[in-house]
Amino acid sequence: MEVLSLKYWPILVVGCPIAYLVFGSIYQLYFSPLAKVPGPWYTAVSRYWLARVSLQGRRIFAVHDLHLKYGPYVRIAPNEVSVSEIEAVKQIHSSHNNFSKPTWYADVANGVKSAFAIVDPEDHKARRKAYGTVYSNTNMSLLEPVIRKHITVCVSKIKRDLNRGPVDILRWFRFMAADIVAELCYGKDMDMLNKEAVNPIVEDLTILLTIGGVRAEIPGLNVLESLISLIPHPTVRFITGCSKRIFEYSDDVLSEFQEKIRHDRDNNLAPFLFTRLINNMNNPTEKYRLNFDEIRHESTANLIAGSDTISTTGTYIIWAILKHSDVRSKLEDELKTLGDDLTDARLQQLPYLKLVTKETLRLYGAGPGGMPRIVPPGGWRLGPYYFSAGTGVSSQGYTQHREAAVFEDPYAFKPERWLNPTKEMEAHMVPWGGASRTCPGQNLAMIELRLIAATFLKECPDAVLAESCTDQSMEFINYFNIKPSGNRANYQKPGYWAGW
Ligand code: HEM
Repeated sequence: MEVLSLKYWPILVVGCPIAYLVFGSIYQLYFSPLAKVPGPWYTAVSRYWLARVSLQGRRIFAVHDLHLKYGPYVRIAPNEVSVSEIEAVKQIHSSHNNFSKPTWYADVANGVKSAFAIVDPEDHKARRKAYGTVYSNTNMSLLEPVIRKHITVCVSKIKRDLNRGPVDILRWFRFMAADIVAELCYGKDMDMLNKEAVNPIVEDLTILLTIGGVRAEIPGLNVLESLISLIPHPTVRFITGCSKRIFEYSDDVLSEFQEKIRHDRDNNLAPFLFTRLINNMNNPTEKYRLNFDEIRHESTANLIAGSDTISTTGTYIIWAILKHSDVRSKLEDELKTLGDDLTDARLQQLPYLKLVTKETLRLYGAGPGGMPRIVPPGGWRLGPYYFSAGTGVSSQGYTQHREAAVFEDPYAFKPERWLNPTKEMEAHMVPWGGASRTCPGQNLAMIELRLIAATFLKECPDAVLAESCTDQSMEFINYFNIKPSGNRANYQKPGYWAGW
């Protein structure tokens, strides 16, 4: 018996996917557990919209617009809801509630297996316990000389170049931030400020993260990647070899540093972020010790997490100060009270600098993105909705920091708003992420931001925005972190004329 005559095959081949799409869409729109959550129809039926805006670098803005239209709960994909109601956001990120990160983070991290990419909440807690006091303020103040050394060199080079014409401070801050965090993690900087050029390993990290970012949005891309990697072309080999080069590099520098620590009986070495972790590696009494491989992954992750974040927010703090002449002159007056003593301990005491940094983090913190999480087993009620286990829930700092009911004139840069902040304002500030996975590098970041602002204003008192540094070029785009869409931030001396 001919069960299916050949003439029916084309109907089946075309009809089955169409039926799947039609019935799948009807299910998502009317019967799915998320059907009651508001949002446009196209986000309910497919993940395409979210992937598209993410790959275009517009995710935070597109999701923000949906919140403005639909309210604090918006369905942004068939199985993902963006939440902006503060009580719900707190529950999602509480250390007690075990919302896990999705594997999306591991895809983004693209093989760098650090605290950032660990999905399971218990495994993550153990990893963060191993960090111990590594990032404490006390430890950070020991690292200040290393941080200050690079910031001083960076600003002196900017000052030198300002005599020649417009200077792109984003480029210089990228060199500086990578040099600082590399020296703190590996005991050896990236030699970028000295060579005034990007280190090939930093280029490799950019490639690695770009591939990871695309892979995280396009399921199944890894199959295509495996096929492409078989093509014997030098460019393909170069691109597919980047993670090997990164890991070989971290292996070498960390082994070198481990040796130096072993022979440093008189404690002559500059302090290092992970000295404690290296010393604990073979300590049987240390419950949460990490092995060499784990430290290697953490160092690489910190190099990534502590580079572009600082260069971006550092660039924006200078931009915001120079754009607002009243802010600039108040800050300059305040800094004058310190004379030449720009140590971080003194800078921490400056009230106006504190307001400026906080307002910069509200508008230009480098990580205002979605921070997706997964509802734990048993499901969870958030506001008016019950979400079953496995549902994706995300919350973006970009929206919380611009909540019009909380922040008056939310898009304006007004440091004075932090003079008497309300409880709601404080509760909405999440520049370092949510409680359970909060940024461990925040103390380090704060020292860097304070020193960048103070050193720049002191050394480059006549710097102004160049004509090419416009509101439009400084609008940011968002690929996990943010950066200026013009990919530069030019400054110059007043009256500089580029000629005809
Ligand atoms: C202005 C600078 C910085 C900002 C605005 C920032 C912001 C953030 C945010 C929002 C998160 C949470 C991401 C999420 O849950 O999806 C995060 C996590 C993280 N940050 Fe930062 N960060 C900055 C600088 C740094 C620095 C300097 C380091 C280290 C040297 C660092 C290391 C990390 C790590 C390792 C994580 C992952 C934490 C975990 O999941 O346990 N960050 N950061």
